[in-house]
Amino acid sequence: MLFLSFGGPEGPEEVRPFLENVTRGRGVPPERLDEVAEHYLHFGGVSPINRLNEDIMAALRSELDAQGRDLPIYFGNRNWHPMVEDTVARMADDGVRRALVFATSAWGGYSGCKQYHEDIVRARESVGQRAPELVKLRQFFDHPLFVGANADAVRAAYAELGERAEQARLVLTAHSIPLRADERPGADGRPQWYSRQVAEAARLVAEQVGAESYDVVWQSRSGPPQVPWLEPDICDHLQDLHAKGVGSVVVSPIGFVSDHLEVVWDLDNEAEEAAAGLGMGFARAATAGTDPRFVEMIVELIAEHTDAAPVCKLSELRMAGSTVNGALCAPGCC
Ligand SMILES: CC1=C(CCC(=O)O)c2cc3nc(cc4[nH]c(cc5[nH]c(cc1n2)c(C)c5CCC(=O)O)c(CCC(=O)O)c4C)C(CCC(=O)O)=C3C
Ligand SMILES: [Fe+2]
Repeated sequence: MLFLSFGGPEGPEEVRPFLENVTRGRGVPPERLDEVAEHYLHFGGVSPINRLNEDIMAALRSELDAQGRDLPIYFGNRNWHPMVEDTVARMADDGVRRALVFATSAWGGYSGCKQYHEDIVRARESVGQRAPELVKLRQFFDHPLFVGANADAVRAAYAELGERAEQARLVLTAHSIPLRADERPGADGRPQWYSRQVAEAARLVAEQVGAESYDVVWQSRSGPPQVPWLEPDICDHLQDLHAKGVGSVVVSPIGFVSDHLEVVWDLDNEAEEAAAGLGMGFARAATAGTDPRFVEMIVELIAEHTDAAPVCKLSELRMAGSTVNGALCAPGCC
């Protein structure tokens, strides 16, 4: 299988070239890039994403071994080394003819789905005739193991708040995207594929933890300020909650599969600081990537293809994201 992810810098000198790869042709203003470069430099220019992916792959390796599945795992990224083009070339050298692709995003839409299809197409084109067939696994935002892992993490975060847990508000957050990117009509003729999936995952998590009410908010927006993105932003929302008398929050980064920079900086630093400034209690729930159920989920997604295992999903939203050789998905997905 090919484990396909976003990529991240491994040192200060890699931050700029990495950001240039991410934002090429995307119209992100230079001031925003300076700001994000700063965030990476707070961590010595090393993104947490690579080690997290290595950890997930190591856990996946042992689980596959335990099940007697002789499935080699290759690692490639969209934006930084190991680049997916190089990885797919190596797969071809090794004689791989066909591979399943696990992309580290739960979601449909451009960034979470279509761009991974584009990565697959680009990598195959760069390898040429010898390129293996690449079959992408589906979106998993409503997989019971993904939802279950996030729900348990929310429970643990409530426990962390101690006596402040009683009145704590549950706030689930995902990466903002431009409204226009979210507004393509879906297969059912209704728009907002990405934000509806996020809303659905949030609803399922809230239901499992027994939260009667909760909020879905957005974070880490970029792009020029005059372009509308999904709102409210989490920090604005904390102010709002404070104004309404909410004393503490549990923040669940449902939009991210592991503790990416957006989680360890934008939440653990900026949002936590905003909460502290307002005198609010703040507990951030863990991401799914650290939970053994997340690895189990990947194995189940694989088994859907290798063993015709049943498709486990908790929502009625249609399933998409799985195509061959980077073909586009369901209409409206991406
Ligand atoms: C929906 C979504 C996900 C979740 C789905 C998924 O996981 O795929 C996601 C994940 C991630 N985004 C990441 C990093 C960045 N995203 C950026 C920019 C952007 N993201 C966008 C959307 C998303 N992004 C968008 C619409 C832009 C604007 C530019 C454009 O239209 O494409 C920029 C440029 C600077 C900035 O503008 O912030 C960076 C550096 C990292 C790695 C972090 C690490 O190193 O740990 C990860 C996992
Ligand atoms: Fe898609």
